[in-house]
Parts: sequence; C-alpha cells; structure tokens
Amino acid sequence: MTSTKSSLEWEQLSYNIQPWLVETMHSLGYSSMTPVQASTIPLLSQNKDVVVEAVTGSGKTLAFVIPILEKLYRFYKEDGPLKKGHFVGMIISPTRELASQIQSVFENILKFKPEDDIIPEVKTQLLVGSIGTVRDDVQNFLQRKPQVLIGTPGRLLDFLGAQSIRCGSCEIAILDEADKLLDISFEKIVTDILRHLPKQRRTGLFSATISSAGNTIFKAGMTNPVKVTVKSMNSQYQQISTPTNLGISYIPVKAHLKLQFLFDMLANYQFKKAIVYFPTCISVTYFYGLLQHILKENEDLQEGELTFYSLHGKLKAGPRLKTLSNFTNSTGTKSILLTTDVAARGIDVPEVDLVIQLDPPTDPDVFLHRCGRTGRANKVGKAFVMLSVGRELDYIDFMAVRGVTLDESSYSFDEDSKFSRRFVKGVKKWIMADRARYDRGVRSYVAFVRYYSMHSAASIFRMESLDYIGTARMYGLPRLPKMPEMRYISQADLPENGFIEDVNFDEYSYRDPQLEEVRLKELKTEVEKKKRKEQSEKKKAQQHKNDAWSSKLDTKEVKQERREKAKRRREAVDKIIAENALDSSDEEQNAVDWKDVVKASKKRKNQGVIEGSFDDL
Ligand SMILES: Nc1ncnc2c1ncn2[C@@H]1O[C@H](COP(=O)(O)OP(=O)(O)OP(=O)(O)O)[C@@H](O)[C@H]1O
Repeated sequence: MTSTKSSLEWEQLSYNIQPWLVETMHSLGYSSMTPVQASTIPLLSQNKDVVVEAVTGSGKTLAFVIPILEKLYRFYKEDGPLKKGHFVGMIISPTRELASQIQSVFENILKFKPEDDIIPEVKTQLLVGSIGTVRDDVQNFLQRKPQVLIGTPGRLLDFLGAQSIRCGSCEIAILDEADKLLDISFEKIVTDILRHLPKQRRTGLFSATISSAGNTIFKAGMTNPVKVTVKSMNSQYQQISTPTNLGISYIPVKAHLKLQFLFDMLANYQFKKAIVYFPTCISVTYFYGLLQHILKENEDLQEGELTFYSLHGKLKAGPRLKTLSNFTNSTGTKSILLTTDVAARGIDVPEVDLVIQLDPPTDPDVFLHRCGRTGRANKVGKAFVMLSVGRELDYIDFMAVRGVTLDESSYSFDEDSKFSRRFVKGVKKWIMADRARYDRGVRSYVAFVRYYSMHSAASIFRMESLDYIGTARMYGLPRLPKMPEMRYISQADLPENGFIEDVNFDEYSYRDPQLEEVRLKELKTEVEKKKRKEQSEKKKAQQHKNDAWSSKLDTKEVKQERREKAKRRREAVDKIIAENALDSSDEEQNAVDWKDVVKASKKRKNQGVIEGSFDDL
C-alpha cells in the first residue's frame, strides 16, 4: 500500500493506542502523525507483519516504538507480568549510534508514563558491542528485567546464546535499516537471531531504501507482510525518493581542489550543523588532523567559528557515542561532524542543515541515507555532493533514474583567492612538519583508491578515469605511492619517480624522536647498501671487461685449433682415397661419394642434427 494520508490527528488512529501515549505525542510537540505513522501503527499494533519504505526523516522510529509499547500492554493484559529471563520486544540496528538513539526515543516517551498503570515500569536495555561484556549484559538484564531489547546484531546474538535468556515471550521484532541488516555483511547473524525468536511473533522491516522482494521477506521469516511505501512529491507532483524540503546539489570540481572547496564552504556557507562524509575511517582521522591545524593557523577565521568532530567505526563504542552526543548538543559555533557511512543511516540530529559528500558512496542507496541526515521532519536542508569533472558527472542521470534530482550548485569558489592560497600553503606546511602525516596520507590515499574500485556503478567510477595525481594533491602528498593502479596513469603524465613536489625525502623527518631514530638508521643502512652495490657493480663491470678480452683471445685460439684439425682430417681422407684408388678404378665413384658423405655429415653436425648411421642419409 502506498500512503496518501496527509496529516492525521493521533486521536483519529484506526487503532486505539494508550491514551497516555496520545497525550505524550502532543507534549513532545508531535501534534499530528506523519503519513508513515498513520499507516503503520494500526497494522503493526494488531497482527500484521510490515515492510515499510518511507523517505528519510519521515518518523519511522515512532512508527515501530508505539506498536512495541502496545504489544507490551496487550501482553500484560493477557498474560500478566513477564517471567524472569523473558522480554517482549526486540529492535535490531546496524550501528551502536542508531541503537542508542532508539533507546533515547523510548526514554523520552516513557518519562510521561503514568505510575498507576497496569505495567509498573517499562524498561529498555541497550546491547551493543564493546560496551561491557556479554556476561555483564546478561546479569544486568536479569536484575533490571527490561521488556525491550535494542542492540546491534553481534552482541544481540551473543546475548541470546546465554542460557538464562528466554525468547518465548517475544511478540515483536523490528529490523531498523532492514536492507542493511539483510545484506551480505549482517545477514547470517540477523537470521540466526530471528531463529531464536518464536515463529508467531510479528516482524517489521523499516528503511528509506528497501525492496519488498520475496528474498528479503523470506530471510526475515515473515508471512504475508503488508508493504507500506511513503514517497514525497516534488513541485511537479511527481513522486520522489527524497523529502520535499531537502535540496540536493552536485558540485563539479577538479579532484585536487575538493578539500579547498570544502574548507571554503565551511567557512563561508551559512549553516548551524554540518555532516561531511569521507570514504574511509583513516581518511576521517587524517583530514580531521589536517583541518584542525588549518583552523588553528587560519587568520581569516575567528577563534571558535568552526568546531570539528570526528566519528568513525574504528573508534571504541564509548568515545563514538560521546562524540555524537557532543555534536548533537553543541551550540554557538558552526559544528562539523567528519564521518564515514557509520553515520549515514538513521542518525537524527534535527539541527543538521548541511550535508557534504566529498565523493558519492559506493552504494547508491547510501547516497539517500547520507543526504537524509538533513531536511528531516519537514525542516529545510541542503546536501551537496562533489563530482570530479568528467565521467563522474554521469552520476546525475544515474540518480535521476532512482527518483533523485541533483541540481548544479550555484556556490562559487575562487581557487586563486588569498583564502584559498593560504589553505594550500597550510596543507603543505602541515604535511612537511611530520613525515608520519605523509605516511598516514599515503594510507588514506591507497584506501581511497581501493574504495573507488568498489563502486557498484563501475561504469561511471572507472579506475581508468580516476584522477590519481589530482587526488594525491588533494591529500597533500608530495609523492605518489607505488601501487598497482598507477598503471592507469599514462607514461607521459606519470611524474618521475612519483614526485609531485620537489621534496628531499632523505631529509623528510618524523617528529617522534623514536621514529626518527629508526628512519635515520634505516637511511644509513640504505646509503651503505647503495654504496656497496655501486662498488660491486663497478667491480663487476671491470671484471666483465677483462673477461671479454680473454674470451676474445680464447676464441681466436680455438678457431685456429679447429682449422688445423679440419686440415689434418682432410689430408687423412685424401690419403685413404688415394690408396684405395690404387686398388680399384670402380671405386673412384665411391671415393667421391664418401667424400660427400663426410661433408654431409659435417653439415648435419653443424646444424645440430643428431647423427645416425650413414644408411640414414
Ligand atoms: N509526528 C511527528 N511530528 C513531528 N515530528 C516528528 C513526528 N514523528 C517524528 N518526528 C521527528 O522527525 C524526525 C525524524 O524521525 P525519525 O528519526 O524517526 O525518521 P526516520 O524516518 O526513521 O528517518 P531515517 O530513514 O533517516 O532513519 C525526528 O526528529 C522526530 O522527532
């Protein structure tokens, strides 16, 4: 079913939810339901499985949180309090951040729950990796008795494996960002989790990008689910896959200017909170360091005008959640979260009004999720994606087919401005101040090239067309790293020994004294090795000269000897013939033949023919 419901009062829901929930929605400022809530809550609260595809920021979270609470009430009414070790609802999320955010949605609602209620207390438990141990989680669960579990796949599966955990009362399971949870990276764990749960439970799949393909439904163990689709309309009343208030633009830019462009935009564009997407974890760390330095040194910006935050999947769960909460709660300055696709899906920071992608993601669905971090819940948002001039511009048509319109950005940028030139100088100074930065830059660059090769739209993002040198310049690298992909650079363009800048690598030092000591030692060994090699080559060359002379002499002597041998043989044959001729005149012909035979035999020898008997000739 495709929803056409516009705003609908909570009181008008076709299924009567708890009255305190209706009041709570008003208290939280949600005066009416969003279309996805109006369509999904009655279905899931009763006895339907659902597959919900609704644009980013359309309120899908409440569309499953309310039915879970409803199921809980029904359970208490019909079966009384939960037995020890049991729970009623489970939500699976692909990231810790999203799991934690869903828990906060529950907490915000539960603050309004009346005390004199059929359920004395409703509790949730967060189950995510690298926060405590599974044993701690189990102990905590048995003590606190939460009715709803929210977690990431790995930890949830481990948790369910504990003997004291009972799944028999589980009435409802939700897969948030279901397409991600059922893709190859999580599928096995998620289907194992679902196997622990009772078959007669309800299941809901939610995402902004999900297909109702039989395979997905089969994997999730659903029977006859209802598909709910909520799209939005553009000004020409056409259905689109992005929220109406979200404007998406592309920036055609040369590869080496991307970072300059980004910094210029962050400094000059009006926004409150921005999310900037980088391709890999290491590139977030690398560019975070670089941009922090540029910011410190920059005279054009006021102190504290911009604040950067760095978030990626290689950080531990604790700092990750803390960074996101700091970014969410930041006020005053322009706040910028530098991140990877770990923060592409589900993250709801209502004040984010700008999203910038340095490159499109390898998966086109993720493009929608990244852009959708802004323009949520009818707020206005702007998303930009940088495309390298050339073949990458085909991405515009590629996304149009998917119902996503990209307009050309009107933001202008002057690469020769003082601001921009200072930026370039700043990058150079930063990278040259410590060779460890170059090493990290090289690793980031190599990781980017590998990332580029993983684009599912491989005909647009071709390895042959990537601007390797421009990209290395954007990474601030004075020298191209040696890697197999360098074969795509034409010989005419390939800089000699990979040098993009004139840098003496023998003097390029590490700031860390220990690293520098090792480098100097290695350099010394290298120099000595080189010297030894040169010496040995010199020696070899001399020897070769001598050898060549003596072998010349050798060949002269050998030839002479051979000539004399042949002469002696000829004389011997002539002698035999002369003696035989005296015996019989008939034999003269034979003598000539024999001479021929000897000649032919010699010829064959010289041609390398294996010699047989004379009869073989
Ligand atoms: N009925 C409502 N009225 C107004 N705002 C709402 C309503 N329901 C939810 N919201 C707000 O809308 C925002 C987006 O909601 P939510 O995070 O559930 O979106 P989503 O559809 O799950 O998005 P995504 O696909 O990106 O995960 C939240 O800030 C939430 O508070």
